[in-house]
Amino acid sequence: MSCSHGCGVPCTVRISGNSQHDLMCNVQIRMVGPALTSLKTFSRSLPNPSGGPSRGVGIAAAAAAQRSAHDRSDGTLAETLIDGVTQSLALGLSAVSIAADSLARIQRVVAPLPAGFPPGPGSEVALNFLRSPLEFIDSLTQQYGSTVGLKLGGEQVVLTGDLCLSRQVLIDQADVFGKEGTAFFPGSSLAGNGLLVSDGPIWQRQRQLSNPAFRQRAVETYAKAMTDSTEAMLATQWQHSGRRDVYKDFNALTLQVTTQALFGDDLPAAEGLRVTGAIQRAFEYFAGRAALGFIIPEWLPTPDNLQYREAVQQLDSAVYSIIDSRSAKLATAPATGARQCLLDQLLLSKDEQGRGMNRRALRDELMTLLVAGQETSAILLGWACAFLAQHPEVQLRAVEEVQQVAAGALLPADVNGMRYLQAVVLETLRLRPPAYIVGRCAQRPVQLGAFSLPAGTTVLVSPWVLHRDSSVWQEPEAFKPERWMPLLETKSYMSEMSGLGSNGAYVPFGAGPRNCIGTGFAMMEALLVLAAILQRVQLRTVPGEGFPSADPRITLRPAKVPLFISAL
Ligand code: HEM
Repeated sequence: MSCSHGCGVPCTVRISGNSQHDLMCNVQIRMVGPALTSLKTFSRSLPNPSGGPSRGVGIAAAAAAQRSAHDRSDGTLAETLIDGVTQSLALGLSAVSIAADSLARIQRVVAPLPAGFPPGPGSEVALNFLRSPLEFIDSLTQQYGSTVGLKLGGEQVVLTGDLCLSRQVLIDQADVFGKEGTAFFPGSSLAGNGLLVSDGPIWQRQRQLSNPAFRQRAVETYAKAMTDSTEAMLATQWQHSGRRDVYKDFNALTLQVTTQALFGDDLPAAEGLRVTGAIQRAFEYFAGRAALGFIIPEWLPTPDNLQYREAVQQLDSAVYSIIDSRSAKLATAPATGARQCLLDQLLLSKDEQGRGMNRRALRDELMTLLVAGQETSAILLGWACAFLAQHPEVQLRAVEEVQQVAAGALLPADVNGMRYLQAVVLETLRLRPPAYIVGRCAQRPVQLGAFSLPAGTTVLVSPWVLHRDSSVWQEPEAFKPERWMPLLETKSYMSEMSGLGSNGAYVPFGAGPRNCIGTGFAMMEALLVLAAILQRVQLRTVPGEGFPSADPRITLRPAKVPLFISAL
């Protein structure tokens, strides 16, 4: 017997004429409904959170506290006072909003998918998704096509790898498909309200102020951090032949590159160690949360959360002291050209009114750049080396090219002459896009192609699916850097990063206004690091080890990349 209330749950047990289900529905509609509405209204009246495991309601109060301090404060004392008061309020408010969140979630889990939604499995599929995201995405698209309607963790979700619909979401209607309200968002006190999660005018201003730090000229000044750190790795850990998990090494390397590019190389050694130590601890925790799909709110005082909070506090104190000493230094002796680190660029950037970022905004952006730029780059390097080792003929051709272009120390301009290596990187990003899904939320009811989506629908655009579309890619599963060569004969590799690429199905760095601000940085880093490695080292597969398996969480990381390295 099916429900007459439209909640979609089959009724089985009858109690004196009424089914138990009728009873539950009545309780839900008569009592929970109004309570839910008022709690939801209350939650909505709070400033919108910067993200969270569900629609973010669970951490609304904490994030609201954070944001109100962020928006209003200019100085340390004001920030501290506002933080203190708002954080105490936050704990109380969070309990209320998490209750609202749970009720809303239960209601959404039992509700059917809206009419007009794309076809897909009708029941909740969060477990299948968490267990094996790539296989699950593949099986869904095989069964239902490139656009699928889902119920995921109680959220109404559309997954798409359709060329036109992806373009609509990321570019043509970027104003309708915003970040605000997106489900499964890795919001965290670590990255605060930085570029990755903020929206609307705050995002717009921060992006405008951050753009100069990522122009090509600026990126070239960070190249020294990339080549120096790689040299150091080659001269120490990679000095001797042997088997290594190169993915582990690349995580340390990209952390070194990012901190050095952000803060400059005159950071006192002790300060540098303090920062990297705190980042590593915070990142470990962050990865643990990601593995659980961010279901445990960050503000709950679990042992993990308390340790994490301590790591973030240590990181904050180190970063604030770097910000202060760097701005004092800039005031007396302005750094120029190659001496400027990314923090200098951010400190010097001003809006039309001549105002820059306040300390909190600076801190949030620096942390966001660490979060967004470190792991993704390590993932790209890990997969690229795995492909190079698996395809010795590709590696040989890349080595010959690198030796031809630069026999000695590498300069940023050298990468322009390494077209085959560029093709290797583009092909790696196609087959193993570190960001394999990117999320948006419909800010109002909207027509997505033939489908009608209610406001609040989360849309997950999948580079993983787009990059394997057999209508645009020949032999989509094959690693073939050659496929890129005709394009690279006439265009720069960066041209592939505009729009959805030249064939409309290539988005490793996203697309539209919210595309990756660090694209040029990441490409320069990958090319310089790989070129330096290929100048000196041969990469081989380890007998008995297959191609590295993926361990997809928020990003498409390899579980490990064991390779045999030996001097050329
Ligand atoms: C291989 C390396 C990288 C990949 C694959 C990658 C991928 C992406 C993607 C797909 C997005 C868009 C997300 C969305 O649409 O929701 C993004 C955004 C972003 N990335 Fe990257 N990224 C990489 C490296 C970096 C680096 C090195 C930095 C900084 C140093 C960085 C900073 C950011 C920031 C701040 C955003 C948010 C931009 C905004 O919304 O305005 N990324 N990245």
